[in-house]
Amino acid sequence: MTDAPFPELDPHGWAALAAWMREQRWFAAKGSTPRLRQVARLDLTPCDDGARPVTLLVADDADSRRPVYQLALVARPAGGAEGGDPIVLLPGGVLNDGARDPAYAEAVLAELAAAGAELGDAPRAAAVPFAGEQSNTSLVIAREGDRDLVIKLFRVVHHGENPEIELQRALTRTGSPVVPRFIGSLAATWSADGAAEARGDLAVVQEFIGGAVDGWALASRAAAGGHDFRDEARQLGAVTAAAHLGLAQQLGHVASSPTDVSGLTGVWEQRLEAALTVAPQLAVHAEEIRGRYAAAAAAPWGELQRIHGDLHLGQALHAPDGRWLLIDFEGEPLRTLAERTHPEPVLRDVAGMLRSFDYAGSAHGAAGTRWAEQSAAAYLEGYSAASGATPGPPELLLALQLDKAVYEVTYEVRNRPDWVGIPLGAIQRMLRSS
Ligand SMILES: Nc1ncnc2c1ncn2[C@@H]1O[C@H](COP(=O)(O)OP(=O)(O)O)[C@@H](O)[C@H]1O
Ligand SMILES: O=P(O)(O)O[C@H]1O[C@H](CO)[C@@H](O[C@H]2O[C@H](CO)[C@@H](O)[C@H](O)[C@H]2O)[C@H](O)[C@H]1O
Repeated sequence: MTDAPFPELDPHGWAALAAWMREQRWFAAKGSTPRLRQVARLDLTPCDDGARPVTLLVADDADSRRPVYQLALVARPAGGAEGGDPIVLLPGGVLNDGARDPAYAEAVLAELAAAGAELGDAPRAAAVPFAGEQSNTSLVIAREGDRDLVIKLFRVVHHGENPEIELQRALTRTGSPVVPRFIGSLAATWSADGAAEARGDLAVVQEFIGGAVDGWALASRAAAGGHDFRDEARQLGAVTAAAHLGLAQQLGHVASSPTDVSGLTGVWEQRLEAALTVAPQLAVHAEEIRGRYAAAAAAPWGELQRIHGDLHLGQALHAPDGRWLLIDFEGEPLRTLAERTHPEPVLRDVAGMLRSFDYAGSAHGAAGTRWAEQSAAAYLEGYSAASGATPGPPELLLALQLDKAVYEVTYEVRNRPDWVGIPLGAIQRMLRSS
């Protein structure tokens, strides 16, 4: 098989691929078997040892949402030991999972280098899958004498530029170390439904912050032990403000117009309607929530700009040297791409982080509530000190916290029903105290 092109799969091969996919953490239609249709194939640079890395883009016709998945694969001649258990046995060879066969990561880096990405020439170790919890697939590559790298493969691909790439690249350009350094990205075109051609991002390569702890783990430990988190929260506020400043400089800002305000408050209303259908217990608060939204709509919003869009403690990395870095600028997974790329008040990110302190304190009774309030106050202090201003009108901050909690109600009902009491309890408290 050494010189043969990547083989077309027969029906048995496709069935084996479908059976493997349904067991993967990133497969969206849990419990069902995908009906796969190939919509694109990218042959990456073959390796000297005969390995042929290939990316298949496949639509799942069994899923009414018609997702297009990225499959990272490596075809190898039989007999090699690399790549773990094969997914498919081919005539004279095997088809490996590219997340476990280091040839795949090397091929992605070769594509980026050919497109001009600055990778340097430091010797690289074989890629290993990221060990933590995630919804995509990341491959970590240690380097000698240079920063380590991580390749994140987006498993469900979408038409249009991924906001995560656009914003991380913009912030890297500012030179301010508020995000891991962006190095390059890989895109492809496909045609999932006959005529319309789609183009979207497949992977991003960035600096890997070895030994970092995510903010959720750090804050949860502090809340559980009753440890003061105000210094960390203040610094995180300052980093959030620096990220907002960088995004405004790079991607612009506009004065909010009445049309922007009615458009964005309209999105809050829709989210409330959607949450009411999955969480009827929210109905007793609906009128009061709408009242707070109306008060916010009447307040002066100031400028709008691109923001993180789903900022919470789990999106902040605490590096071993004590720095905070923000990650995962993809926006809320339950929002459309158009909503995620629309300019917004920076207060929406601030509100997201305040909600996150509430989550972290929520398991620890009155002491946890106090811990969350003190951390939130310190975060706001850090933000204001770094941005040189108090961030926006209180009516808007309250409405954005309510909107985030309403979103969380829907998110929790769908993903973690046991946790739905956290945002519901917060909504009650916010309404009571305002
Ligand atoms: N550049 C990085 N350096 C170190 N760790 C990272 C980096 N990017 C992400 N991580 C870690 O990987 C986890 C998953 O990353 P994330 O981008 O949220 O993936 P996904 O979108 O697939 O869930 C994060 O929670 C964080 O702990
Ligand atoms: O990290 P994602 O982009 O997948 O964000 C989604 O999942 C988050 C949960 O991991 C969810 O965040 C909510 O739970 C967090 C604790 O696990 C808490 O810190 C956040 O404040 C809370 O919103 C996020 O909303 C969702 O979009």
